[in-house]
Amino acid sequence: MVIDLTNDSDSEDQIQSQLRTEYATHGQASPSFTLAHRVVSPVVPQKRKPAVEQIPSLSKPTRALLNSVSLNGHVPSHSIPHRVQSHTTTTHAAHPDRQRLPSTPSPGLDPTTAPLPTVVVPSPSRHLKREIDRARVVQSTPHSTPPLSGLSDRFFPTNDYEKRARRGAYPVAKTHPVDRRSVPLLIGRTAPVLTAQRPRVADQLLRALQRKLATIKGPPVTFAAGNEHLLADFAANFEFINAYKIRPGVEPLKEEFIGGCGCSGFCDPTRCVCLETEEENSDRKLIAYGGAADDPLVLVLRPEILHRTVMIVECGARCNCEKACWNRVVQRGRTVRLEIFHTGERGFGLRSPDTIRAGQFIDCYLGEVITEEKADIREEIATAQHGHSYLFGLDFYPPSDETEGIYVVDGERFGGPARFMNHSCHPNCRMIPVSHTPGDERLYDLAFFAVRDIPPMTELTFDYNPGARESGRPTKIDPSAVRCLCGEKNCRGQLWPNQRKGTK
Ligand SMILES: C[S@@+](CC[C@H](N)C(=O)[O-])C[C@H]1O[C@@H](n2cnc3c(N)ncnc32)[C@H](O)[C@@H]1O
Repeated sequence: MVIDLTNDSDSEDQIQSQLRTEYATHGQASPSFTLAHRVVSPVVPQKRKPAVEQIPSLSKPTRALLNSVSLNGHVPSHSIPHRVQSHTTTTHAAHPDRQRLPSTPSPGLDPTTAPLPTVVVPSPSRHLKREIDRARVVQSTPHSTPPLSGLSDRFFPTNDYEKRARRGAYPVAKTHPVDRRSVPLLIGRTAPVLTAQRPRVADQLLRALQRKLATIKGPPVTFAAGNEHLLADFAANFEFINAYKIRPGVEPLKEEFIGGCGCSGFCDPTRCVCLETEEENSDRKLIAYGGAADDPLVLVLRPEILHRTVMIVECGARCNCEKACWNRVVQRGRTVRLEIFHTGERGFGLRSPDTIRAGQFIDCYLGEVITEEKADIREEIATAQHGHSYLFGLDFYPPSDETEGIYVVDGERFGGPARFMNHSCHPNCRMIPVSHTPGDERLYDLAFFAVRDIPPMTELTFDYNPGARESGRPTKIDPSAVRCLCGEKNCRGQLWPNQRKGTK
């Protein structure tokens, strides 16, 4: 008898009716058959089960299939795991009669002697085939193979290559055993790494300052030897500049409004329109510079100008005269060397290793140019923080518009060496306003000139409040003002009443 489960021959009804006919022939009530495997399971010998259960990894459907295929051994060998097959063979050996049975016997009346129905099992689905194959792989794995851990060299041979590559890339140094008893213990000596040439902080700051000093244009500006330890605060918070830093709110006059002379070559003092007149209703031009007595090539401020409150107007970018014109002195820059040194109670000061002639230009006061409004805020902060003031008002001309205010130069964070000049009630320098942008009354240079010959290494000073001296009246001491420590006989006792230097 053939039970075809493959669906590719007779239908279920046909098979069932065929079976019924055959059972009827043998005079036995026909059992009811369906195509499901479990229908034939009642006749599956129980002893065959364990053979299937030896493969724990198999899923239910696979086991069901194996159960069914072990019924009579008529399952294609390729679809059965080896172990199952061999077991099946053993089973057949236990029932030699069955081996002799034709492949399609009819069921007998006696279940022990009657031939069992042959079941044609349908081809397993792709999923089942995969599971069977997997079971075969597990079975065929030799027993010596370590349990699968997910890191098998068999499936990931790169592991070995990687190990070898790593060994090549990072070769392990050959170790030489050290007899530690033979290593002398040197107490008191530091390891070389700790004594390596690492510059001290003070030296590093000095170098930082020297780098900054080197950025200043003109003859060298140095820092006095021996004062290095005082540099820490200073070098960290200050930058040297070579021109004003114009800040928001400050507007230099537009170029088209700036005047200039039409002189060719060197300016003619009688004609040059840049020169101011000596007095208001006079035609006499104010000639600011002349040759020094000992060297006519060195241009110095003429003595009559030195003690007057005037604005010097130099020829500028819009002038036709040559760059070497005698009326261009301040704009050509500093010609003397300078040195910053520590004065003691008055902080840092400025001096020159050169002899400076009376009337000789020294340097300009530089800094950030800010509005008066901002200067007021900065002044309050500076007074609260350290009491030093680096504000210098550009107030030579009163503002044309009251709301406009003046511009102020702040030399605290950015400045030139002149920012270190201290106050003296008997100064050797004077600040004179100098413009080379005729027409711009709000923005000009704050230029320092020597008022007498100054020997080398003498501190350079100027009067922070020249108006007080010129008025001739004794100064009313303001208890909140900074005390003057200039030590001169005519000392007024205070620097200025309102903390801010002015142009006049
Ligand atoms: C423009 S700074 C001069 C440089 C300053 N000594 C420094 O170390 O940066 C002005 C400040 O120097 C100090 N100073 C200048 N001349 C002084 C004097 N004659 N007496 C006392 N302090 C003075 C004041 O603190 C003043 O606010």
